[in-house]
Amino acid sequence: MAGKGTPGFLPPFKHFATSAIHSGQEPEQWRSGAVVPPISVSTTFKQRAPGEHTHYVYTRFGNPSRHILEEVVGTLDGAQSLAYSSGLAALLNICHLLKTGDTVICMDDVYGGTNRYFQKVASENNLKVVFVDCTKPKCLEAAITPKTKLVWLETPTNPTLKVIDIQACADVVHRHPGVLLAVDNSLMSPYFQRPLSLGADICMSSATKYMNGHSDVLMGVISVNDEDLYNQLKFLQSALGAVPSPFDCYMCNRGLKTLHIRMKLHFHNGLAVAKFLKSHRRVEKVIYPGLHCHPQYEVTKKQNSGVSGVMSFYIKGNIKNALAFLNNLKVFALAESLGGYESLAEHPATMTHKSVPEDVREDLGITETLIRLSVGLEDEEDLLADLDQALEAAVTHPFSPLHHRSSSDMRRGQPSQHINDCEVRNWDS
Ligand SMILES: Cc1ncc(COP(=O)(O)O)c(C=O)c1O
Ligand SMILES: N[C@@H](CC[Se]C[C@H](N)C(=O)O)C(=O)O
Repeated sequence: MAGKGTPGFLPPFKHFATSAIHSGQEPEQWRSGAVVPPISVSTTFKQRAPGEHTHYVYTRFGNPSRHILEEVVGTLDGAQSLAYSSGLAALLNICHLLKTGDTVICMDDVYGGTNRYFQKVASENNLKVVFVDCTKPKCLEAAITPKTKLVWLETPTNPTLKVIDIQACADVVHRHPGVLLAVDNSLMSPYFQRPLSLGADICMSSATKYMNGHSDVLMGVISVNDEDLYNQLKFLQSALGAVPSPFDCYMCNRGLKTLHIRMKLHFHNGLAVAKFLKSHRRVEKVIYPGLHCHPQYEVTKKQNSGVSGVMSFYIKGNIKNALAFLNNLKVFALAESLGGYESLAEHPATMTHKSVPEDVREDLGITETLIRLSVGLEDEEDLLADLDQALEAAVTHPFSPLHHRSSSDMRRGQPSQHINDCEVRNWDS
């Protein structure tokens, strides 16, 4: 297996797409010369003599398929990377860097499972966790005490899409030696946001989302650019054991090959949907960092090279209208998760963020009329038409369980269409 410094190892590439496709996967490193990296399923590796091994010992410690994925992610994040069996497993590993009595400062709006882990697990295990609105670096500064050891940001936040100025927070945090700044990059992917280059110490992503991008792998990745921190996390990775399977590593690596193309189209479709919703008479308010009216639009433009397809909006009316909208969608599927090629819609208050205490949800704006979309890669026109008809139906037929029709029922009722629209929007002129 080639590694950094090994003769024949590919040079660093100048551009993201080339790195995503080639880094760490020179075909010459496998005897077969296979262009697609082989999946290595062995859990154990033959040793030359007791304790004298070639490169790998046991798959929990390291595996060729995981190694390739970690190399690619490291190149994309500008760092060294480690892969885990889920995003939450990655968070757990980071928290194992801390000791009893340490304090974590967590952004106030975060994914419901992150909130649940900090409130219900970490707090029960002698870590103190305080939630702070880190869009205001002054509030972060004021919250730091000698016991603070980790600041956890998520930007944009899930589900209210607040954008945090990572550089400004890094400046605050690094005035306090011994405090680590971690950023959850799941909603952006390394294509649009590289937290380590903005001063973060740790970049964590739920690769389940955009990085894999096909809603068929659960995985987390961590990237760091400090050797000591990398070694501590590498030790914890095998000591705690929450590692991904070789097959999932292969799948995620495959997904990364098209990340740059997917992200561009998520941005294109996301912006089109956000603008459409903003001018729709049934919509109260849209939250999308790519819109001028977003409160942190300037920060977004400064630190991100684009925006993903995740947005939230408040539907006019009440919970009945929100649920009716969701039940009338035909192209968008009613499902948790985000970042896949397919468009999804969900109701954070009763789905992804149900575990956040109700009063906290209200304070954060996760109300009964808030709907989150993950805009996928379908045709823009079909997406807008679907949203339009569901918004209209939500008013004329507010939700009642008796009238509920699933989106598959609705799809069955559609006349079939023959589509041949291989249209390229930006022809070279
Ligand atoms: C922003 C964010 N971070 C972390 C996670 C956790 O990732 P996973 O589901 O891969 O454990 C999720 C979703 O689950 C998420 O949306
Ligand atoms: N981060 C995803 C994951 C879905 Se939430 C899954 C489950 N209900 C839980 O509470 O952990 C998202 O859609 O935001």
